[in-house]
Amino acid sequence: MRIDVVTIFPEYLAPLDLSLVGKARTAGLLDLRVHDLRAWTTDRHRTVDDTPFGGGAGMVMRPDVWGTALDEVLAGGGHLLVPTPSGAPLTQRTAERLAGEEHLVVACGRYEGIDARVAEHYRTVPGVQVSEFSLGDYVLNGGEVAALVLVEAVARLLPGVVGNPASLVEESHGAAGLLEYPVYTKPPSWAGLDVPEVLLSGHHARIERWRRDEALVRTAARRPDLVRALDADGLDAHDRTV
Ligand SMILES: COC(=O)COc1cccc(COC(=O)c2cn[nH]c2)c1
Repeated sequence: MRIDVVTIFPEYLAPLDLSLVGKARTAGLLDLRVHDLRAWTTDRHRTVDDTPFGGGAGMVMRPDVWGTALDEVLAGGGHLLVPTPSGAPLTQRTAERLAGEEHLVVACGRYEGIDARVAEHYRTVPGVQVSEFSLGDYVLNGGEVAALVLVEAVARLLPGVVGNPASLVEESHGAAGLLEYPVYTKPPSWAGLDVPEVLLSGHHARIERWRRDEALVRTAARRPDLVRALDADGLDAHDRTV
């Protein structure tokens, strides 16, 4: 998989040289390229923004500079991803879908945003898909943090990136659509708190049931919206008694 990130703050993406994503790049599992948008400016001041039509505070990022950059980066087609407070929520399902694609391009907005014609234009370009996505209902100063989140959420799903693929199965927002159960390790007693007995029993069926029940209780308490989203056969008869 190839991921391009276009930003006026390329150094913001430096953490992607570390840890899992860094290893994936070294192992050739992920071809990640970070570009400085100003490389495509033509004026002496390397200008990427201008005042908004219709007035209002702040500046808007110019369509011509973004167009020159994205024409080059998207030359072979790809999925243009634009982080924005007004985008569709980024979910684990979305990350799983994106992990199966060949080429992602993340366009990091700053100021008041990117001229709306950029996304509009690339929706008409054959071989290019455009998705505006949100991390949540809050506003950041730019798309770089969202780019870091997206790259990590997708890269960790690529085959060979995470040491033990089994650890990807039982996760919050996993296939079952529930939050993850609580986890414990040694010592068995700490700060006057004991690990739940069932986990020391070695009785795997009971442990599995306890974990499922805990996941259901947590999800119902913290994310009732997820419980409602579970389809009818997402909950068995026992589940409904928890
Ligand atoms: C068409 O899209 C754009 O113009 C994007 O422009 C901007 C402008 C400012 C900040 C951001 C970053 O995204 C968020 O703040 C964000 C994403 N998720 N939750 C908050 C993006």
